[in-house]
Parts: sequence; C-alpha cells; structure tokens
Amino acid sequence: MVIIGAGEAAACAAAAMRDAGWTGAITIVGEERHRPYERPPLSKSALTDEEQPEVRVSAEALRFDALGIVHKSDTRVVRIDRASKQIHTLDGETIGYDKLLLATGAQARPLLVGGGEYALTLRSHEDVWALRQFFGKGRHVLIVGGGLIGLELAASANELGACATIIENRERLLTRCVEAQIAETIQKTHTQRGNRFRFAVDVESIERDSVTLTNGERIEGDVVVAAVGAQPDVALAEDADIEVDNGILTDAFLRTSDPDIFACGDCACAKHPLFGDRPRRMESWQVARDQGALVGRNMVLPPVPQSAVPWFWSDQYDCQLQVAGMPDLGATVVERRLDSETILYFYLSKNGTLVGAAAYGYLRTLAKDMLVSQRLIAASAKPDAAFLAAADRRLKALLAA
Ligand SMILES: Cc1cc2nc3c(=O)[nH]c(=O)nc-3n(C[C@H](O)[C@H](O)[C@H](O)COP(=O)(O)OP(=O)(O)OC[C@H]3O[C@@H](n4cnc5c(N)ncnc54)[C@H](O)[C@@H]3O)c2cc1C
Repeated sequence: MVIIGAGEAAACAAAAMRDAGWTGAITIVGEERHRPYERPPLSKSALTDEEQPEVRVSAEALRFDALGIVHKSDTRVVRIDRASKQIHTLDGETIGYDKLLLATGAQARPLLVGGGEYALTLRSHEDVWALRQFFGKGRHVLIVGGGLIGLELAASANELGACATIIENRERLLTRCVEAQIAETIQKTHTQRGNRFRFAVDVESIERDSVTLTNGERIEGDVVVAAVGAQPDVALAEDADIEVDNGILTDAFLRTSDPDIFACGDCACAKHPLFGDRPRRMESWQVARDQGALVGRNMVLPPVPQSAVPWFWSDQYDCQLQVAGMPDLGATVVERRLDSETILYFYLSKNGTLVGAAAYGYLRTLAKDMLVSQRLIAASAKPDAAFLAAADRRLKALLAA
C-alpha cells in the first residue's frame, strides 16, 4: 500500500489499513518535513498563542511506529506510472505499489493580479511563521477574500490588537455556505471589534504594503494576505490520465477511474449516496478523517460506500459556525433561534428530506442540536418544519420518529 501526501487523510487511511487487518507494507510519501499534522489551528491558536507555534501531529500519525507504517518525509512524488504500478520521487527513487492512495490535499490559491506575489498565503506550518510577525498590536492586515480562512485570520489579527480590512468581491460574506442572516451576524461581530470590509469590488493590483481596488481605492497596510480559496492538488492524477474535475473524481467507495488507485480528502471529488449523483469536493478536517478511515478500510476489505455526513466548523472570537450536510441542496430553509446570539438553519429538499444544517453562535448552545441534525441527515429524515422551528421542542425526539 502506498499513499502520496502525508496530511490528515493519509494518516487516517494508513491507520485504518492496519485496523482492517492489512499486515503488508504501508508507505506514506509526503513533501512536507513534518509528520501529518492538524491544519485547523494554523489560522487560530498557532497565530494567537504567545508561545512559538508547534506542529500538532495528528493522532493517527503518533501511532505510525507502533503500526509499522513507513513515512518518507521531505519527498515529493513527481510521477505515477500506472502500467508498471510505480511512483517516482523527485530524488529519483522508485516505489512499487499494489494499491495506491492519492491524498495530496490542496494548495492556497494564488492571487492572479499584478504584484500577487507580494500576498502571503496560509496552508502550512511554515506559513504561520511568515504571518505572525505582522499580527501584532497596531498593525493593519489586508485580507483578500471573505471566506472562512480570511475571516479566521481577521479574527486572530484582531485578538492580537491588529485591525484587518477584508476585501470581498461578492455582495456579502460566505455566499457559498451560509444564509445571509448568519453572514450579517458574523460581519457585525467583526465590525464591532474594529475590522473593516469592502464588498463587491475586486483587487486591481498589489504592492508589498497596499492594495489597489478596481474602483480606484488604494488601501495601505502592513501585509497583504490572499485568502481566496484552495485548489486541489491534482497534477499527478492528471498526468497519469486519472479522471479529474474540480478534484480527483471518485465513486462513493473512493475509487478513482483506475481500480487500483483511490483518492480522499481535500484533493478528492467524491460521490456520496446521501447527496445525489454529483461528486462533491469538501475542504474539511472531519471529511478528511472520515474519508481517510473509509478508504483505508476499502483498500483492504470489500468496499462500502461513504455514509458519514460531511461537517465543518469555523471558530471566530468566542463564536462558532458549523455546517453539516449539503445546504445547497435545500429547497426550503427553516430557522430555529436558540437564543439571542445563536441561530440554526435547516435545509429541506423538495421532497422534505433534511439535507443540511448550519448554525452560528455559542458552541455550548448549538453543539447538541447540530449533532442531532447530523444524525437526522444520515437517516434521510423528513422532519416536520414547524417542529424544527420550535426551539423549545427537543430535536432528539425526531430521531425516534
Ligand atoms: C489554515 C487552515 C485552517 C483550517 N481550519 C479548518 C477548520 O476550522 N475546520 C475544518 O473543518 N477544516 C479546516 N481546515 C481544512 C482542513 O484542515 C483540511 O480539509 C484537511 O487538512 C485536509 O487534509 P488532507 O490530508 O486531505 O490534505 P492536506 O492536509 O493538504 O495534506 C496533503 C499533503 O500532501 C502533500 N503533497 C501534495 N502533493 C504531493 C506530492 N506530489 N508528493 C508528496 N506530497 C505531496 C502536501 O504537501 C500535504 O502535506 C483548515 C485548513 C487550513 C489550511
């Protein structure tokens, strides 16, 4: 078993292969110098903690030695030869495989405007080092992109006494993943703390310490950060003629168009039996873990399809955003107000099936309902909309129905 990429998904897959009974060799080849580590803290505690940030190694990677899993770090794979079932590394090494897993993740999307090279990005532990020096008291951080990473960066900058200006080319924040009401609340939280926004305008050009917008405005700051999304790392798959479309395409069992090659995590665009025929690519820690665990199992045992409900979160200040399932498949949206700060939306498909849920506010208030929502989505439940809306009625009762 060979795995390309040494992130969260790879670590879970390798451990799952052993858990499924595989006793042969497992080799993970990753270009970073660290053992697989958790990326979510990079935009949060790794920036705000006073101490120097340490790599937080994934739980499964701590078991590599005990499980007899070989991890080749600092090693970039440059080619897959499907005919001879071998991969080739930049150092000239050749490694043969019986089954191969692509867990190559994603890279921060660069800003393709004049001076785009001045903008810093955040994907790796090393990127945090570059950013930290600009996140102190009195600094002004210019963030291009009002998505989750951009907003978390703005919150972290703010917590350290800096001010952030977010430039977003859509009319509002988070158009892709949440209701306008949640986006407005998030924006308000930032504004109250002194962060600023520019909407519906693009960046024309960048200099080391300023951005010029397409409306002619020039904003000065200490650093420019590009937070304009991530692109799946599909180059190896494309070169090997494996099917790719916004990620490495897989069926619900996480098999690619080559029966001996699998894909999972941020690089994979996978079918999911709960959410129709269209394959979906998710950038989520939990999805990377769930898909890793499933694919590791499927590479050893008779395969079973994805069933875990996709889920992600974002922490900003003392609030959390959580999204489960596929809200974009919803035809009807039902609001459930949990308290003055915390709101939950349910997304029902045309036939009344619960396909998604999104909540924003205090974790302690929303956590239970979001857990139940995931279970209802997994069960393809068709809950009564009035029941969902009534915050005094316990969602758990719907599980028994
Ligand atoms: C700053 C940040 C904050 C985040 N916060 C959250 C959050 O709050 N909540 C949430 O749900 N998700 C969050 N995520 C997303 C989550 O971390 C990712 O979805 C998850 O890490 C994906 O894991 P992965 O293993 O698929 O890919 P990755 O973690 O990207 O790992 C892929 C690895 O493969 C390596 N690789 C690629 N190509 C090659 C090659 N040719 N040869 C060798 N190695 C190669 C890469 O260098 C990388 O180390 C965050 C991500 C970032 C970047």
